[in-house]
Amino acid sequence: TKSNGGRSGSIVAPLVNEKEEEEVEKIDVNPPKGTRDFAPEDMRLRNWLFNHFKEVSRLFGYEEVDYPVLETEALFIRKAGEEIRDQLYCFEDRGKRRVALRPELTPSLARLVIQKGKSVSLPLKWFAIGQCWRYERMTRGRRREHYQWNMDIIGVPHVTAEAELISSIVTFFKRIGITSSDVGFKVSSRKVLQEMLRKYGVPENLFGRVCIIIDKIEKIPIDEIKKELGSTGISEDAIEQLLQVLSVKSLDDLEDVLGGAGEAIADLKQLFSLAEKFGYSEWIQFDASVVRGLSYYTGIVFEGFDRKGNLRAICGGGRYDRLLPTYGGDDIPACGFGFGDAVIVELLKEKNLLPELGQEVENIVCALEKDLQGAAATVATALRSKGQTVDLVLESKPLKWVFKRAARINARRLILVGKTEWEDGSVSVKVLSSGEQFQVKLSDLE
Ligand SMILES: CC(=O)Nc1cnc2ccccc2c1
Repeated sequence: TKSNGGRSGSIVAPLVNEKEEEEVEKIDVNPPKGTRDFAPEDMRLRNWLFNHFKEVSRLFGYEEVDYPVLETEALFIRKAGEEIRDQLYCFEDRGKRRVALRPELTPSLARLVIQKGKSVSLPLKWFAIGQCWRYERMTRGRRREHYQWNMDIIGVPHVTAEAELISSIVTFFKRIGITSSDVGFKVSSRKVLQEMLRKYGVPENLFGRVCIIIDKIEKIPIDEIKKELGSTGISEDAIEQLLQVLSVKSLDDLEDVLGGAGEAIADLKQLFSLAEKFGYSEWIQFDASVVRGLSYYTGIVFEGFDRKGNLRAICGGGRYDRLLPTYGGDDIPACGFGFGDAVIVELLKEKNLLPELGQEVENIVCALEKDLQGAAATVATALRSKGQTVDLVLESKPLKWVFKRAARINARRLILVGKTEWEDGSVSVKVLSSGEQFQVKLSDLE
């Protein structure tokens, strides 16, 4: 049996016997393409980031939820031409069911809210941090998984909900040292497009598709955009007007184009006024070209961007009032955002704001002789029962080795268990920063 040296396919464990033993080829120790391991140092940074996500969510009174990373494929099948659909990590399982690794969390949220039905009282304020997946040709060498922080408000139709969501992201940025000179939020409303499409008699069912095409406005040539819009049946003139309205620079200019009666203007004005009250006005700006790439948004949409313009969107979100009904659920309004774990780390690197996170163990406990190993275990257990973190040296090692390890794990104290001291129930303590050394009764050690 040849275990294949390649990355794909299963590593077949060869039959082990004398002769073949030495023929075992080394397995590929890298994780699958587009995925990452989190070794301790990486895991410390991830936990630091996620703890801020969780702290902010708690501060805003949100409850944590989670869903399976595996969902039925149908949950994500939307016919609006989204990139997330083209890259769905889907397959047929052994029960011949079409399933998919979730590319986002919002459809799962909608599913759970519908499942809970009348047993939950609105509004719901939920948050989740979950791994999301995409399968794209590795030609682009991009990652196939990332972790997303989501916060969602279900059951509130007013823009006060969107205003609070943006406030929670601003709170997060402030906690990690990002200011409004580093990042901002581009804010718009899809009702602008909706009102324009209605003005030109474009059928409502094209709304999602038109938004997805327009979301590509900075990614593909404008002629391509016009061609794709044309293929939906929208007239040349309507397309010109649409693109025109997406380039207005202010709410006042927008009002001139749309008139003051529409909901888009009213929502945006109210949002900017609420921003004042939440104290984050300098973080947000109206930008009519923001549509976001998910077809289910129906109202306010926003995205966090780095003002230097080097990075992709940091986060994004908006109102999705029609999502639950598309799954057969009640007509419940909702809004939320997704915040990925990749771009933010690039931004922190750029701003030199990455925290230095070393391992932190208070004590390293070591027996000075083999037959004191048990005593060392007793000392470690006594300290741990008092909430002290302890690295117990588990085999007899030269003191030089112990000091080296103490330094590597940033231990504050070295606790040595020696024969004479132990006979009267004492241990010797060495404070590694000062070098101070003293004997102490185990019962007095804290
Ligand atoms: C910068 C980055 O890692 N983006 C990323 C990585 N993996 C994903 C997986 C699913 C959906 C979106 C994804 C986005």
